Amino acid sequence: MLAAAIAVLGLAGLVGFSLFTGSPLSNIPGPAITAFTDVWILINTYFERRNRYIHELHQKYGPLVRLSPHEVSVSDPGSIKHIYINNFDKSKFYFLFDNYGVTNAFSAIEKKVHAPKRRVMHQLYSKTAVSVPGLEDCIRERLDRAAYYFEQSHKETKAIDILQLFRSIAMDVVTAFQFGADHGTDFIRNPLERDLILGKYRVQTRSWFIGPYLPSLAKYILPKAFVESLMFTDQWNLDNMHRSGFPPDSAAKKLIDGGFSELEAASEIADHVVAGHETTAIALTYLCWHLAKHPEIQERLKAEIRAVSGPSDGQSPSSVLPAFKDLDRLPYLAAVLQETLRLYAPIPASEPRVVPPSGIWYSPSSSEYGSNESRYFIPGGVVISVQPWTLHRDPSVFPDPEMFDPDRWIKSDSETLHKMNKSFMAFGAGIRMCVGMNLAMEDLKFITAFIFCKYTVKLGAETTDDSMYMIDRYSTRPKANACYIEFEEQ
Ligand code: HEM
Repeated sequence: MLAAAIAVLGLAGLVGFSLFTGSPLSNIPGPAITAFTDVWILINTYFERRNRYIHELHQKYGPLVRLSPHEVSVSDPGSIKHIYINNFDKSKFYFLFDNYGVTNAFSAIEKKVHAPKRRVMHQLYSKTAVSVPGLEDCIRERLDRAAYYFEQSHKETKAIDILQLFRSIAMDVVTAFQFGADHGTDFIRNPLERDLILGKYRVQTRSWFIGPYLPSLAKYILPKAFVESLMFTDQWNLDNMHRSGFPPDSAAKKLIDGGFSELEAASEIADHVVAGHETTAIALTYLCWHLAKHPEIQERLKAEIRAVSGPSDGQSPSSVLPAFKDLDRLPYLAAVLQETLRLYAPIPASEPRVVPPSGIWYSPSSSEYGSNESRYFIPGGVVISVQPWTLHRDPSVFPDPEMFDPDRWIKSDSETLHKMNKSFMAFGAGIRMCVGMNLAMEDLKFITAFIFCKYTVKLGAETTDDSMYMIDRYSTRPKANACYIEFEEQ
């Protein structure tokens, strides 16, 4: 109650301040109230409507909309180049992702802080670095452990919670990458430890985003359980890193060798452990759920994967799968994943950046920046963003955008394909785009192939369109925080 009262006062203070100072963005399209106050966008964020609210604004006002006196959203692919390829600094929103009070590559605001971190990380996660037999073996080994759950589901004709299972597999892979193959978690085989740690990661609050906006009030507003869970997972990561002893195959050792201090390495790793398990699990969950509802897509995927699979060696269930380089060539598998990441982007929300001090001119009609015809001036310091949620639903780029259609990535002509790729932002864009993308894609392809080379997936009775409603946050998940799927050997 007290927290709510303080929040309201804080918000009211912001309204007053904005009314007093007026808005430099008053000529930009958007609801009148947003010219004066941040409150409306903060309320929509608090009530978990931000992505859908911004989407509605774009449908109503066009590709440029004002979200507050200090923030705009743009929704045309040209803006990706201008904002993200040109690498505008990040906004203070990313302070939320500091760990141990220490900046990491994800949370770094300024280019000059980010660049040296990214250089080291690029070497860790490049396609060549993740295409090593060691990582492939590591993923196969985790799949062999997970095989038990799929088999049980089949034998008992019982639906299981795949969200928690995929989180376990992805966590066991990403922690092996961070701490060394012999020092990662074993959540797949230890459900008690899994539920304890993943439970801490899942403690949620609607006011999670408030820190950078109301720093002095955050400690009164954020629930104790939320703050404690952050401290718990931070400590858990630090302990894992120290316990591992920095073996040569660990990211931790490579970061230290790359000039990171121990706390900088820990801040980085804590971020990658979250980024690396939740996003991957969310994508896989929506993929299986969607395919359970669409057997025709499932049949095509099964046929493609089974055509390149071989007999099992009798020891390891994953031995049926070909080498990753062969999975990586399968067009329908790639298209199903691309379509999953388009429609169910695990990070569907705005990726906020800051307009450089000189400001920019923008013309929504031509989607051009800096031309003489430009109609709107956006001053330096204004927060500007594109959200994949909207970009991925643009009917002029993705006809019938709500339809899950893998063929759009296979059958479109080269010009259309080029347009679609330019509008695809599931991993972000520019130099700040997801550094873990190659690892994520290897995980996604292996796990998907492993499932569909042996099983048909069916919807569990507990799982409905409502339970799978995508929570509207920076990163999403199903409303029920679970997804029940039955695996039938077929
Ligand atoms: C399906 C899986 C994944 C998705 C959809 C995803 C998505 C994204 C997106 C959208 C961004 C940019 C966010 C922004 O600018 O606001 C990002 C950045 C990042 N991601 Fe991922 N990610 C995935 C997996 C991973 C994995 C497996 C790792 C590491 C193990 C990882 C580590 C990072 C890091 C470190 C950044 C910041 C990069 C930088 O600023 O240089 N992600 N990711």
